[in-house]
Amino acid sequence: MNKAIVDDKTMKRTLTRITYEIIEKNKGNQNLVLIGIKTRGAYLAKRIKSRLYQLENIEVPQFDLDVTNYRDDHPASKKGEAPSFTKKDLDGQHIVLVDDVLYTGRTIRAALDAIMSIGRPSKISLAVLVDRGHRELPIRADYVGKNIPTSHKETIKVSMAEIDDEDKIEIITN
Ligand SMILES: O=P(O)(O)OC[C@H]1O[C@H](OP(=O)(O)OP(=O)(O)O)[C@H](O)[C@@H]1O
Ligand SMILES: O=c1cc[nH]c(=O)[nH]1
Repeated sequence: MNKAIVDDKTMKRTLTRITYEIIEKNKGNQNLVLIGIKTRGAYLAKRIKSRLYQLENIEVPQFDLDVTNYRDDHPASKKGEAPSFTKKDLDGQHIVLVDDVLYTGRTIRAALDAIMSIGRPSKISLAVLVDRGHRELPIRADYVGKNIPTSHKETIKVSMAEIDDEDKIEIITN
């Protein structure tokens, strides 16, 4: 059973709020770099980048990250993309990692591994559209769109207009 819990308008408002929180918490916005985790985190990071520009004229670099090769459960047969950023893109920068759903935290651990294996940021923060709980690692988000308590049996499905034709968040009950 699919239950829509966030529609396109609410998702837009939520992203705008996250963007304002990033602006508020980073007065001057010095050295900010957005890194969006593929797949949907990359589109979210692109949207936050354009909102930062629309709202406050702030221009920040933004990269996509495929964490496949850094996962603790990575099958040898599956080849992910190499990161597009280099050491100079990261050193001394404040990285804001962006993802759609935070669940066990293993994707974020893999992203931290990818980043730290390439450079040395001064700080790494985390922005997620949905925190559904059930962490298996000591990881928490600095910017949360929606806290949606779930059971293990449920799945959060985020749809984004860029690849799914519309913006929405659903809970799928298996
Ligand atoms: O906290 P975790 O337990 O790691 O789960 C969260 C991750 O799971 C989903 O990615 P998925 O692996 O389904 O890939 P996708 O984004 O390409 O759909 C989601 O986009 C997060 O990246
Ligand atoms: O419910 C979940 C868990 C992990 N990743 C998702 O996209 N949804």
